[in-house]
Amino acid sequence: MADSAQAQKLVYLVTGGCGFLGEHVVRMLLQREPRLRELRIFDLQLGPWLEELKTGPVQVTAIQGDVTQAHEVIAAVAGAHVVIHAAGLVDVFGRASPETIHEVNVQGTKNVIEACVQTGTQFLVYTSSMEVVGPNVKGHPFYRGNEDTPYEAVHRHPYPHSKALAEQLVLKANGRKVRGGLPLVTCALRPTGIYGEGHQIMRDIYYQGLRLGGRLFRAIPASVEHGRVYVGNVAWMHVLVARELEQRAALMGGQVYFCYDKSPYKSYEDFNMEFLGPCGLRLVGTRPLLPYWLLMLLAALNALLQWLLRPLLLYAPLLNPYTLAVANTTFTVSTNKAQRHFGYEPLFSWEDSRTRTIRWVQAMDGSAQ
Ligand SMILES: NC(=O)c1ccc[n+]([C@@H]2O[C@H](COP(=O)([O-])OP(=O)(O)OC[C@H]3O[C@@H](n4cnc5c(N)ncnc54)[C@H](O)[C@@H]3O)[C@@H](O)[C@H]2O)c1
Ligand SMILES: C[C@@H](CO)CCC[C@@H](C)[C@H]1CC[C@H]2[C@@H]3[C@H](O)C=C4C[C@@H](O)CC[C@]4(C)[C@H]3CC[C@]12C
Repeated sequence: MADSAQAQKLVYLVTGGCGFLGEHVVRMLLQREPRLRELRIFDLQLGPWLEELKTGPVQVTAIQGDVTQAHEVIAAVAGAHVVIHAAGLVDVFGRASPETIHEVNVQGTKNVIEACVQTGTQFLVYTSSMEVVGPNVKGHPFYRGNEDTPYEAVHRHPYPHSKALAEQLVLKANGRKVRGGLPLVTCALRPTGIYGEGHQIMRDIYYQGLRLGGRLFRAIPASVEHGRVYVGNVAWMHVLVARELEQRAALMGGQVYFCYDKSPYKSYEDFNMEFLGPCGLRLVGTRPLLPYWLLMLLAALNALLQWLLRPLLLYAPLLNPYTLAVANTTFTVSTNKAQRHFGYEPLFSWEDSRTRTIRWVQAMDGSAQ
């Protein structure tokens, strides 16, 4: 696929191409995949920024569509060489119903797989999540583990449950014959908590800090490590995997890869301060200001309020029993599988990732809180 006869011949489809990660994948493909002829961007909601991409040498096709609608997915996939399936309903705050999360993340992924099989698309990259592994409901730490580290993955929350089911479907589909008789080659990328330009939760926490007079209050012990990875490096991994999947099908087909880079191991809150600190926020306390049992009580109260208020309004604060458990359980990865299998090295150093993220936070309108 890499020889010059193939120059500018390839058609890629990115589902969820207008989301936080999807936009970075789209821009990275346009910058770093010279063999691209057409880039299709499929999303429920199309971003206005797509317009500026349409003037370049690659044909950019924006498709407004829903992954739960099989016929829309088939139409978008037909004729594509590679599908990067990043669309998903990312909800750990109780905004969407468990049924909707399942429909988008599981049925949507089934539709993408079946569309590849029916139309003859041979290469499928799935954006999975660290959450398919853990943290589990028992709060077991996963300390700098890799893809082979034994861990009891038990999910009760609809989001990780749906991501785990979808990942299994994708991996099981590896080797299925697609239209024309060739085998489908699939693999799954598992980012830890992604950060960088466009990260909505970082934006929310920044505005929360501004509302609190430039302060955030430590809730989680500094010793709890939470895995984070820069969005540009996650996008780069997607581009590389997509590129290498044909040449290294036997090695990479049916495999999972954690997404990693040189971001430091820190607690969720301390890590955020790497960016929010230079933007004027301060994290108050060297230890959690509230005892853990009280935080759990508050989280449970939030869950109760969400349930009580549901007929009237959507109450979905950051703190709930699930987010507290995730933030309070060590989950970090240390692996070089992506480097060994397809030569991945992070494109952005930690210093670059940090600077880019700080610039993005600084550019936010402080009055928009
Ligand atoms: N943000 C993280 O920290 C993180 C970490 C690990 C994995 N992931 C995974 O990465 C992927 C992208 O996440 P993100 O953080 O960019 O989220 P996001 O919400 O910003 O992007 C998801 C995109 O999918 C689209 N989408 C949702 N439902 C759709 C549907 N029915 N049909 C078509 N498009 C639909 C949305 O409109 C959105 O543009 C997801 O699959 C998520 O599970 C995210
Ligand atoms: C207890 C609060 C005090 O400051 C902090 C709450 C923070 C939580 C809202 C976030 C802590 C960890 C985050 C998750 C993690 O980074 C990985 C994820 C995987 C991905 O697939 C989806 C997003 C997320 C679940 C992410 C969501 C927000 C946190 C729970």
